Amino acid sequence: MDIIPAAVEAFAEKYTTPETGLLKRLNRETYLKVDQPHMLSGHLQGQFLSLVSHMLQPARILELGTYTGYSAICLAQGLKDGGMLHTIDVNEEREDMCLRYFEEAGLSGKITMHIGKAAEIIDRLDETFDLVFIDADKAGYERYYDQVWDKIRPGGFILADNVLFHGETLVEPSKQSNNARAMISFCEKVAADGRAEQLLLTLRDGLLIIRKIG
Ligand SMILES: C[S@@+](CC[C@H](N)C(=O)[O-])C[C@H]1O[C@@H](n2cnc3c(N)ncnc32)[C@H](O)[C@@H]1O
Repeated sequence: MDIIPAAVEAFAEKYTTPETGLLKRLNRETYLKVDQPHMLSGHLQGQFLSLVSHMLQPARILELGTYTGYSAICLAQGLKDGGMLHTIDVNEEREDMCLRYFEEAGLSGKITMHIGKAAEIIDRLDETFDLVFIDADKAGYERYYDQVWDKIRPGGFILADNVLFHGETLVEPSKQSNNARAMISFCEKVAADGRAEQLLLTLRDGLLIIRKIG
């Protein structure tokens, strides 16, 4: 299901700061060489992540789900001096590609890439995060939310991607995939959590923006 009408998407693309040459190349190389390229955040969401990061000027960011590094680069652009983004992915095959682009973007010193299961690596990180971007396996979102909560500073943010799951969350329950059900269950959990305030932003595949208030 197309969630955002193509004409709206085109209009938004036209009036959003263009992708940098580096992000364009990373986007293109992903589409040419890597499986499931639709997973990449892309121009509009990438610019959104970059602007959020510039607004917050975080010292520490955690990303779950690096893929080819597109969103990591966008998020790292707003880090304050001395800041660090930790990004985790279970798939080691794309590590070289990510590291090559981090280097080219001049962000090698600001991004630490961890290979392994997010659930295992999160517990090893002794950090307090200003911003967490959850974009790994959909079945894991609820667990990741619980795992990262105490590592987020009061007033810090979580962004959770794909909460509309290609529009599958909107169809009748018998036709929903397991991933769509996982996204609904995740949204219900956050909505019932009195420690958070949130906005479901209908950008791309749906981004849940969560602020830790408790
Ligand atoms: C949607 S893609 C991430 C896209 C990327 N954040 C971007 O915007 O360009 C999801 C990624 O999560 C990774 N992943 C899946 N299960 C995981 C797990 N249990 N732990 C860590 N990463 C996982 C996949 O290998 C994949 O690269």
